[in-house]
Amino acid sequence: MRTAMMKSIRSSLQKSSSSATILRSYSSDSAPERKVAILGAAGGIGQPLSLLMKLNPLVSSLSLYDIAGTPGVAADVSHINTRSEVVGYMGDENLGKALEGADVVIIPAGVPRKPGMTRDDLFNINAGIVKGLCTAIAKYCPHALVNMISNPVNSTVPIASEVFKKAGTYDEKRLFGVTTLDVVRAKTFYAGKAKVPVAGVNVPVVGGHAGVTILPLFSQATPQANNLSDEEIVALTKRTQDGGTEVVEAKAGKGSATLSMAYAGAIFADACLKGLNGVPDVVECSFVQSTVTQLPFFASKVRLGKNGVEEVLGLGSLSDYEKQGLEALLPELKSSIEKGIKFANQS
Ligand SMILES: NC(=O)C1=CN([C@@H]2O[C@H](COP(=O)(O)OP(=O)(O)OC[C@H]3O[C@@H](n4cnc5c(N)ncnc54)[C@H](O)[C@@H]3O)[C@@H](O)[C@H]2O)C=CC1
Ligand SMILES: O=C([O-])CC(=O)C(=O)O
Repeated sequence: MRTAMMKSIRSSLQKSSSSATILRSYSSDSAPERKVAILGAAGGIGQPLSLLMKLNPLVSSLSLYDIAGTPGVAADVSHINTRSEVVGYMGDENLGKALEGADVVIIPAGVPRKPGMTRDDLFNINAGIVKGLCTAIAKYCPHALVNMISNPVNSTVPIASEVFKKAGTYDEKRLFGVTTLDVVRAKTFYAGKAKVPVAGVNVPVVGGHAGVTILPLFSQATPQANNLSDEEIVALTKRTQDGGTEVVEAKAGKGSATLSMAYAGAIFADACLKGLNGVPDVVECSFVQSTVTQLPFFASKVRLGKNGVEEVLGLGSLSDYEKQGLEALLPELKSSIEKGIKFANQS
């Protein structure tokens, strides 16, 4: 009987949705209804991220959008017996439907690096992609929390802010550059060196998301390890800053981090959902509009709440080495932010 009912619902939904692929699963979970849209869902990050968000019980509706390939990804993921309804949307003409009603929009759309490239080398292609997607977000789900993964994050977040300002929808509390992978790496590398169980480790990472702009604060790591020398802290810092390049080189032309990024993206989106649902004391690092430094955007710990950013937390006390790192990163971060703002306003 359930099969017959599912068939009839599926057939009527498919008829009413033209090119959208619609597949549903049902549950009686009582968490609030939350729609999450993933833009770039058929990509290297998008696919495992779609899987992980399908496993998240806080999601009731999962909207998978890409320029190609989403019907297959949506059909595949939708067979998993968890709460959310999965809908795949393909092509520009379906972007509005993919976004309508979204509470959280995650953006891993765009090209990844190849060996020898910097994240900034992706600007020329990804800036336009992000601009187009954010224009649609402003139109179809202006109140959604936006989780920007597409690189260069140090520029794509400022681009998004300018697009939203022009559309009259900008709310600085709702725009996030996803830097969680830097935190994930810092935790892993620190636990390995300090020989402490990784599950209990925390390391704030501040600044931005490219090279020296990534500044892990190992002086604030918990549990505090007294067995690490200054040289080891320098090496850990460098490895965290170069973590993305380590993966790009190991993949040898086949892209950049996808699986660890999907994990990190899922952690950050889950934190956003928990904040929206009123869970107290949800804190993650993110690249947001900020007054922590003189720059308009900066990554630091952020308390998440019902409206997105509830509080941007300060840097706390830094070691001399971290203070130097902070001074050193500001010029590059400033120019990446300005590049994004300029692009959004001239094109
Ligand atoms: N913030 C972070 O920590 C990280 C960011 N990244 C960035 O994430 C981005 C995606 O990386 P991958 O998934 O490995 O790349 P990928 O090439 O495997 O996937 C990108 C997907 O975006 C889609 N796409 C392109 N234009 C689009 C548009 N206008 N609308 C919707 N979808 C569109 C493509 O069809 C493709 O499926 C890259 O810019 C990469 O640098 C990657 C790792 C970590
Ligand atoms: O390195 C890249 O190009 C992708 C990325 O942002 C990361 O892995 O941190």
